[in-house]
Amino acid sequence: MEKIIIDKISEIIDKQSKKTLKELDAIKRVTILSNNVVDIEIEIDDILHQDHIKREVAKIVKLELKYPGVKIEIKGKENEVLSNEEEKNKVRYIAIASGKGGVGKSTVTANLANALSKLGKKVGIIDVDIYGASIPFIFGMEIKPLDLDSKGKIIPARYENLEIISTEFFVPKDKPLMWRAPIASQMTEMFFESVSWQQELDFIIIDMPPGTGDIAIDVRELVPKSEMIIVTNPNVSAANIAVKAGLGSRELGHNIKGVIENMSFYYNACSKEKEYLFGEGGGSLVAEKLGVDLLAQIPITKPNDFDNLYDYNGLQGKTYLLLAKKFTEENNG
Ligand SMILES: Nc1ncnc2c1ncn2[C@@H]1O[C@H](COP(=O)(O)OP(=O)(O)OP(=O)(O)O)[C@@H](O)[C@H]1O
Repeated sequence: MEKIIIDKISEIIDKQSKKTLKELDAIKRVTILSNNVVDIEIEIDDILHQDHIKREVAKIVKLELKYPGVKIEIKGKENEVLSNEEEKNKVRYIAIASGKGGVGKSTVTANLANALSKLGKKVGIIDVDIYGASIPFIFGMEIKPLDLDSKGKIIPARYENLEIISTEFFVPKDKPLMWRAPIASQMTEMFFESVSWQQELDFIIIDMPPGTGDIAIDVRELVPKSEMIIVTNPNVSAANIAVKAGLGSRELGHNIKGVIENMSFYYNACSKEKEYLFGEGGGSLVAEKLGVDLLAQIPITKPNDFDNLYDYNGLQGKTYLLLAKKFTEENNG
């Protein structure tokens, strides 16, 4: 049985040397444990692409060969491995997800990131809503190709103090993106592994695609410690889809932090009444079904004309600031 696993994973190609694990003599141990979990040790010097190798091994063992679990230990140049891991561990990753499109996931991503930045935090945004990337538009940014640093890593675009990476910077203007899943997957991986953040970041906010597809699986593998916020609108049918997305994400191993209800109500300044244009109760329904907190309810208001950011005098802006404060206080212990 071990031989089948060894044969399959031997063909994985190390991205740096362009050689297979077999050619590199990298597979040091493959043992099937009593609970059918596969224990694998790989020795390789390419620290940059270790996560890629781990994912490829996990795909073969779990998805192709259907083993219930896999433990992968990758050994390399010890000190370099440590610094790579240390870098990832310092940042707090928050993925913003939804069941349906159009509920305001990207608006929440941008405004939460902006509020954290206004509180003095160093924040990056990774827009992995590959087919519907909208983060650069929300910030009203000029779309132009991004530069690379001396090591060939991508230098993110900048909006004030925020650093932003999105597929929008990689495709010609007004061209639809029609990539097959493996290309989208490679792009996602590149956004997590090959970006040269220019500041020591406190937070990376990830704009996820709606639902729980391949990219959600990739993100879970790339940043296992990422937290997730589910965005819904108050409409009960949208909320039911958000519950499914939340349960699916949890099944993939994502740690669901809470729910944000967007477009909760419209405040009618004439009648001084709240009008519930999309119904009521969606956010609390999702929070209850997932057993997490309803973190915020964000009213309906037209964002700024120039960009889709809310200013901090209005109710939305204040709500985002409060939410951001909650996150920074958690960081300060
Ligand atoms: N609270 C709000 N009040 C008024 N308009 C809003 C609010 N939140 C978002 N919008 C608007 O709703 C539209 C959809 O928002 P957004 O693009 O953030 O949704 P999304 O969930 O990211 O969609 P997709 O998954 O399709 O990218 C945008 O035009 C945005 O400006």
